[in-house]
Order: sequence, then structure tokens, then C-alpha cells
Amino acid sequence: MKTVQVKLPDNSYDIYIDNNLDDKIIEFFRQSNFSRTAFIVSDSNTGALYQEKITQLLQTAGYTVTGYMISAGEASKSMETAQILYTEVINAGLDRKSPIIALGGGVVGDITGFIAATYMRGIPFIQIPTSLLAHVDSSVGGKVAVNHPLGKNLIGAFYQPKAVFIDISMLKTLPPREIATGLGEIIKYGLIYDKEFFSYIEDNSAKIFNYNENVLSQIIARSCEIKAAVVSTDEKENGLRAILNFGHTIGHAIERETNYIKYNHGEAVGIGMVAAAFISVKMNLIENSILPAIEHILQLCQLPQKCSNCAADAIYNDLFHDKKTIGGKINWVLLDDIGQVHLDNNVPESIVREAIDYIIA
Ligand SMILES: NC(=O)c1ccc[n+]([C@@H]2O[C@H](COP(=O)([O-])OP(=O)(O)OC[C@H]3O[C@@H](n4cnc5c(N)ncnc54)[C@H](O)[C@@H]3O)[C@@H](O)[C@H]2O)c1
Ligand SMILES: O=C(O)C(=O)C[C@@H](O)[C@H](O)[C@H](O)COP(=O)(O)O
Ligand SMILES: [Zn+2]
Repeated sequence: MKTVQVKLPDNSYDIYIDNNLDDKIIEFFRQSNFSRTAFIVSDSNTGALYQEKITQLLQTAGYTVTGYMISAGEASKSMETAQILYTEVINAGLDRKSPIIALGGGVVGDITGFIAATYMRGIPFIQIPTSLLAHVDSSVGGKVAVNHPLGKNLIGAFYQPKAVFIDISMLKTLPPREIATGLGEIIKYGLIYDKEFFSYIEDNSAKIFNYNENVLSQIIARSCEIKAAVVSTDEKENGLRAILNFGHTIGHAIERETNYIKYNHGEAVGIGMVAAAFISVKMNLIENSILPAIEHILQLCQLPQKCSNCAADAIYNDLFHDKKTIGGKINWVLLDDIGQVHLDNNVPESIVREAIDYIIA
């Protein structure tokens, strides 16, 4: 088992990574001082696959367990679903020390964390992520949220989990498109932080799609290490943490403008990273060759590089809802090289519009 620690002033926690964490989960819950009524949130896919098993582990640890399955998909990351979940946890009798467990991808993780942060002003929250994207990104760092019709993740909080249990064997049931989605965020880590890791992903993409356990465990652990290092330095995004948003400024706008249906998060972030690289070229920050290198790795990882039928003006206008936009100025994460980025809130509108035109097919 590999353990990565997220070190924080008040809320440090461990990320456990292995291909079977059953005993670790039982031990953790048995030794905790939580109330013995636990609640599992899953979705229509992850619940059908894993809810019974996790319920049994918690029962073995001495808990009474209930739960709720939301419909799979980004549309469930809403205030409407949150309202249903509040009613469910009230009816289940959860008190201030009752643990709530997110058993699913980023959608389940983000909304469950939002419930955990707000129900009774905060109850213990545990992540059992099931998608590759959730293994490498959404389960770590405590950004919890729901979407608003006007923008992605606009209603949320920073609320850290008590622990993260990454069981790699769960990826065996994950469809290939969702493996690619996770790779969108994994490529991001290479681009913002670690050039060698970027090359490793490039060299091993085929093995990832073949569920090679050794490669998967390497890339998941390295991604968690990078995210933990950034979050440990800047928990609430006062500076450095914004680098984790590379590609997201345009990525979130693409998700919203395609109604969260056409492109999922990792795909939209991939296209957003192409746009950010294009801006970096136009600002004379990187060599021209880096842009095609990024397009190439996206292609290897079965991710789109262009947004088809996207409306340029709508995407441009959405950028102003980005959380990094302050006083009407968009704060861009731009590349200096593969593995190195900086923030810049002075990109001319003409270059931004050119970048949007570039990523529209
Ligand atoms: N909080 C953060 O730091 C953070 C980071 C990145 C992304 N996110 C958010 O995460 C969400 C995307 O997460 P996602 O890509 O996991 O999407 P998702 O939660 O919608 O999961 C993708 C699909 O895979 C299915 N699935 C998940 N695990 C499975 C498994 N083991 N076997 C079979 N099917 C499985 C789900 O049911 C769903 O249909 C977005 O809302 C994004 O904004 C949050
Ligand atoms: O953890 C972070 O910080 C990130 O930015 C990780 C992103 O991959 C993630 O998609 C996050 O939810 C985006 O945050 P937001 O603040 O732009 O909503
Ligand atoms: Zn993301």
C-alpha cells in the first residue's frame, strides 16, 4: 500500500492507494470516534457495483449503514440533488459526528463533500473515489461544490475529507472514455509541475488503457503527490493552488456551453489546455513546438483537441464567471515550459479570442 499525506494546519489526512483496501477501511472506521450511523452516497453506476460491498465493510466495523444513489452524470451536481440528499440524511438520523462517505466519481465526491460541509455545519467526510479522475484529482484537496445554471462549481466550500481510500481495482469496471477523462487531469499535472511525468504518461498511455496495475498505481500516486504538495502549500487557493486550474478557464466554459453533456470534465479541460498553450505561444512564453506536443499527447490519450460546434462569443462571456476572475480581470494559468506555469491577468482580449477560435473545430 502507498500512502500520501496531505499536510494542513488543522486537517491533515492520508490518501491510501492499493488494489484492495478492505482491511484498511474496516480498521479506519473501527478506530475512529465517529457516531456509528454512516451514510453512503453513490450514483446509479457506482452504487450498483460497490455499495453493497462498502456497506458490509462498514457493518463489520460496527456501523449501521444507509445510503442514497443519485443519478449518474454531471446534471446531478445541483442544488436540487443536494436538497434531496439533505432530506435523506436528516431522515437517516445523522448527527454531527456521523460519517458521510462519497462512493463514486467526481460528481458524487463534490456533492457529498458539499453536503458534509453544510449539514449541521459540518460532519465527517470520507472519500472512496471510483473513477480515474476522482482517484487523481477530485477526491483530494477539499474543493466541494455544486453547479449553478450560470456556471460550474459556483456554490461550494473548502472542506477536507478525513481520509481518501483509492482502490485501484475499481478501475476495472470503468469505461475507456472515463479512463481518458482522468488522463486529462493527469496530463495537467505533467504540464504544470513535472516534465518527466509528462513523458512517462506519453510513453505509457497504451498500458493505462490496458489497465496495467503497475503503471496505474504509479500515475495515481504521482498525481496525488503533486496535488497534495500544492494543496499543502496553499489550501484555499490564495496563490499557488490556482495552477491546478490550468486549462479550466476555457474548459469550464466549454462544459457549460455544451450543457455538461457533450464533453465531460477531463475532455473539456484537455481542450482548455490547448487554448492555454496557444495563448502561451502568442505571448512568446513557450516554443511553438510545445503546442503540437500537447495536442499529440491528448490524441494518444483519446481526448479531443477541439470543441465542435461551440459558440466563440458564449465561451468568451462565460470566462468572466471563472473563480480566478477578479475585478473583471481573468487570471490565466500560462505555460513557461512543460512542467512550469505562472499566473497572468494581463492577456489581451484579442489573444484570448484568437485562442477560442483556434480550439473551435
Ligand atoms: N473537487 C475537485 O478538486 C475536482 C477536481 C476535478 C474534477 N472535479 C469534478 O469532478 C467531476 C467529474 O468527475 P468524474 O470524471 O469522475 O465524473 P463522474 O463522477 O460523472 O463519473 C464518470 C462516470 O463514470 C461512472 N463511474 C465512476 N466510477 C466507476 C467505476 N469504478 N466503474 C464504472 N463506472 C464508474 C460514473 O457513474 C459516471 O457515469 C466534475 O463535476 C468536475 O467538476 C472536481
Ligand atoms: O483542486 C483544485 O484546486 C483544482 O482546481 C482541481 C480542478 O481539477 C477541479 O476541476 C476543480 O474543481 C476546479 O475548481 P474551480 O475552483 O475552478 O471550480
Ligand atoms: Zn478539473
